Amino acid sequence: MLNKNDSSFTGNARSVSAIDWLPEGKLKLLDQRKLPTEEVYIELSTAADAAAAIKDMVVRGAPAIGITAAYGVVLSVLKSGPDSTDQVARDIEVLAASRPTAVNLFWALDRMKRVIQQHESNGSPVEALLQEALLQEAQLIHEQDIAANKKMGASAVALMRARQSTPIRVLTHCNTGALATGGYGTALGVVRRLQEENVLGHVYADETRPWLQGARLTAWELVQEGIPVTLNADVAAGHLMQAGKIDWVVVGADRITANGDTANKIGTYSLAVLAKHHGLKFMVVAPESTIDMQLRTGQDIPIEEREGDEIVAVKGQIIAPQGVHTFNPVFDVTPHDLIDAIVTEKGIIEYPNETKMRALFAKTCD
Ligand SMILES: CSC[C@@H](O)[C@@H](O)C(=O)COP(=O)(O)O
Repeated sequence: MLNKNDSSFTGNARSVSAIDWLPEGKLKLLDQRKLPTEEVYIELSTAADAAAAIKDMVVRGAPAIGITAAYGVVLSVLKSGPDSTDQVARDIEVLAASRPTAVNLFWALDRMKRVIQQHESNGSPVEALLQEALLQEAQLIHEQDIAANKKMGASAVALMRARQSTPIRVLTHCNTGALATGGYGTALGVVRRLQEENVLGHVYADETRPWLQGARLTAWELVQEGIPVTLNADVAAGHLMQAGKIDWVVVGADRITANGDTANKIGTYSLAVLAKHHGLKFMVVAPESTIDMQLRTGQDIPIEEREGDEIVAVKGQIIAPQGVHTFNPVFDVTPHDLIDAIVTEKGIIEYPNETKMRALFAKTCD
């Protein structure tokens, strides 16, 4: 366990780094379960540790899960040593089973598997070369995610400015910032960019029951960065819209299917319906690693259900009677016709549908 003095915070803005590869061959993660009250870092040495960290939500957010899994494969090869193909394959399966909804996990593991296959088909016997190639790939996945976020932030803000006068007021949901990605953020990257361009009217953050990603993480990131943020209970979103305080709802995504349907944190669908009712714009911001052209519609997306204790207790405090039944789906699907724009680093799709998705993302779904 480390403390914040030897952490990766840099400068006054304390640009947060939730995932770091250490030169001694370990993975350092900021334990997001402890925020905002404690800044605790953990160091991982095995792929099983990385899988557990994803499952237990030490690290969460679709791109961050993918990046962690990629480093998990590096840990597997470092730990297993030469002639370890079977063990690495088993570790990759364990990593793939850690969480079901964010497709970035499977996308990142596929990239890592391709490096292994390439190494094998070259007939290269030198294990060190594989380790090096895998580490390079994981670091590339990490760097590309940050670059994608910055590009999406710029093009999303350009779209917003083309559609309305400034300042621009945003409601966001869950945590989509540096903690959920390689750095900078998807939807929260747009908020950062609005602030950089000095056109951010205000940002409201849904608390995001039951895990409270909005209250604990989004509010924390924005406070760290000095961006004024107002936290609201999820159930206040409709009232905020009705009161004319929101221009755009901006969210991230865990999986976007070939027709533009979008799985994101539970509550996102309700926001999209509310936004439509109030004539507000609804934007999804996600890198290409979140696009799943293999699935035709959102009905095909596996929706994770987590334990009911996330609902019946808040920070260990029981808030419901013993014996109550619970239902805890942690994602929902927003149909594409409720979405005004999907912003990716490859381009923007306004009023998404399957034809437009296929035109931008050439892969087909079978
Ligand atoms: C850039 S993050 C986009 C999504 O991953 C985010 O909105 C979200 O739903 C995260 O869910 P979580 O359960 O915290 O992993």
